[in-house]
Amino acid sequence: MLHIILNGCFGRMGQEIQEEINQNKELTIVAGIDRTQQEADFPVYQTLADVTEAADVVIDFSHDNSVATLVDQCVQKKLAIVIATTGLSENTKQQIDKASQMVPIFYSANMSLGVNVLIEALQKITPALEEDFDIEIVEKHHNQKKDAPSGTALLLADSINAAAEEKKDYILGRSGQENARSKNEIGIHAVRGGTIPGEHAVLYAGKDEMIELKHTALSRRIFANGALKAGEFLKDKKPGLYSMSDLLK
Ligand SMILES: NC(=O)C1=CN([C@@H]2O[C@H](COP(=O)(O)OP(=O)(O)OC[C@H]3O[C@@H](n4cnc5c(N)ncnc54)[C@H](OP(=O)(O)O)[C@@H]3O)[C@@H](O)[C@H]2O)C=CC1
Ligand SMILES: O=C(O)C1=N[C@H](C(=O)O)C[C@H](O)C1
Repeated sequence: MLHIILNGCFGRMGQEIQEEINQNKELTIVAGIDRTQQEADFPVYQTLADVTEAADVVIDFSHDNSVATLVDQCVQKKLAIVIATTGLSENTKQQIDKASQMVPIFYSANMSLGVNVLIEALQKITPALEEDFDIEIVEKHHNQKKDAPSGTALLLADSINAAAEEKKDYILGRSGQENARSKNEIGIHAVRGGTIPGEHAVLYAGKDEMIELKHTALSRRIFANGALKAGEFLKDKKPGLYSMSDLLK
């Protein structure tokens, strides 16, 4: 049985995780954390410091504002943590790196299998295309998403860059009348509307030909499943910073 503390328990992903856990007898939420208090099937607290229940892992889908403190408290309580929140500040990222020397931490901007297989495909094709093709990423999400561009778009760009011989700058959106595209950039474009759970398309545009690879999330369940698998993966792991590539090995 995996005992879980859920941070951001009343958010969209918090609710999705609750639904998934309700269908799995091997998983249980021992406590929730959120900044607003509502009724739930488990005790709810405002910070991890207040939680009295024992747990195997904390799962976090919240906001950058809450992550650095949460990670500190995981170190104090010697708790493993799965962090899925995107839009993290440099300060929070440094905090995560430091804390991962003391507790196991799993971080991924996208918990789906599909996006992580897409990353492998991008890393395979980029070396053959980078000389002659321009690379652009277009991501689409629901109208309530706070961070832009998405964490996944940045992860895809980082993965392309890691495979590319010549490192590329990121251009976040484009406007103006003077500057044509330079060869050495990846354009990243964020679209927001309706209830789109998440779509990421990577375009390689060359002379007279284009290749487009696209991942579409049809629901949030894929992210909930991935985060819960990551929680199980962390059980009994040594301190360290783990990612989807470790889980999929
Ligand atoms: N890695 C992945 O696969 C995925 C990552 N995400 C990421 O997860 C995060 C959450 O997404 P989503 O559930 O849609 O967002 P929501 O805004 O619906 O949920 C976030 C929850 O966290 C709460 N929260 C915000 N700030 C704090 C704080 N300082 N302390 C405690 N709780 C806080 C919010 O409260 P309030 O409502 O009061 O603001 C809300 O209940 C985002 O960063 C998103 O990009 C989402 C899907 C997949
Ligand atoms: O906020 C969301 O909804 C999502 N956020 C993640 C991101 O920023 O990449 C992952 C997924 O696309 C859904």
